Amino acid sequence: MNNSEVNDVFDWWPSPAKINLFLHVCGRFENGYHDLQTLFQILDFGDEIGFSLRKAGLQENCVQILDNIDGLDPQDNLIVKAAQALLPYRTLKSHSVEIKLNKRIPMGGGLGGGSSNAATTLLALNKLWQCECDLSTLLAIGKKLGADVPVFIKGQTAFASGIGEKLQSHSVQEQIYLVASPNVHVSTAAVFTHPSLPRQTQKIDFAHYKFEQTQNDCEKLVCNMHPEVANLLQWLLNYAPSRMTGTGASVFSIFESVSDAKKVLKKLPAGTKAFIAKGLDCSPVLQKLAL
Ligand SMILES: C[C@@](CO)(OP(=O)(O)O)[C@H](O)COP(=O)(O)OP(=O)(O)OC[C@H]1O[C@@H](n2ccc(N)nc2=O)[C@H](O)[C@@H]1O
Ligand SMILES: Nc1ncnc2c1ncn2[C@@H]1O[C@H](COP(=O)(O)OP(=O)(O)O)[C@@H](O)[C@H]1O
Repeated sequence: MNNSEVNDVFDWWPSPAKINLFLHVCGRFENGYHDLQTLFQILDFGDEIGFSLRKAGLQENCVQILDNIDGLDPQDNLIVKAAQALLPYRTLKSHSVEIKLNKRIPMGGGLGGGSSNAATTLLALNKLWQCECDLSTLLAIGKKLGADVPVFIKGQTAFASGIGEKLQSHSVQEQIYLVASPNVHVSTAAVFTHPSLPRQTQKIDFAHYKFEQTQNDCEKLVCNMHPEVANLLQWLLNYAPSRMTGTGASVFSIFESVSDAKKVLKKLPAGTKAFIAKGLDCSPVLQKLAL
């Protein structure tokens, strides 16, 4: 291999986590997907994804992930799926890509890690491969990869409706979140197909949103299915307003300061995975794109 044709430097991009400050299930569409209302809060905590373009040494049109996730076929990794979806749009036709992943977001925890990884991949490779896809094209590609991908592509804390793709940016008062993940995996599909899921919450007017007047409609069902989630949530409620995010299993508590959050973090039952994060109005990916 000719060394001059290889760029060994990885360009590292952030891939933030999110929480759902509330999640209302307001109905069901004919395709089985649910009509939701939610507030996606982007966090300053997340994964990092490194991209290295290759002119030689890899098969043309090749997308290779070097740090795959244990137990996940690389072809099922949303990073690989997102990169492959962008291949036809490259203007740098001969370039393949190697990808590294520094995974920090707990998986399957309602923190949007997979969707965020897909969105970061689309935004980063759109730039690195000089695809020149506009925002609406990226949103259309993203929506096919997952209902949560569009919010990470737009990169703004936002109210969402429909399946989660109709977005309305919203600035949330700066808050600190303690996010804790019980050691259970909740399947999003299992929650949404469960007969006991409430599906008739009245739609709210986003202009009049108040945290205390909302809820997560999946919380009770998931707590019944997984006592670990119920116990952790009950424990956190002793210290601060707390709620489950997405379809679980992670839960969050809201604090005014990092020091208040740290006091509770230290007391968490032994072995509980947790992190502290600040809410952001704007994704760090947009800041990187602006550079
Ligand atoms: C409901 C949320 C709230 O953030 O849950 P979390 O995944 O974050 O826990 C998300 O919108 C999930 O988004 P995402 O995980 O990308 O969903 P997808 O892969 O598109 O769909 C997973 C499964 O959830 C169901 N689903 C998803 C979104 C929706 N509005 N209605 C649904 O019924 C579908 O049955 C689908 O088979
Ligand atoms: N890059 C990725 N990061 C995390 N999960 C991924 C990724 N690619 C595919 N997945 C799959 O998506 C599932 C949901 O992951 P994740 O997005 O972290 O959770 P959630 O949808 O609950 O927020 C995982 O269990 C995994 O099988």
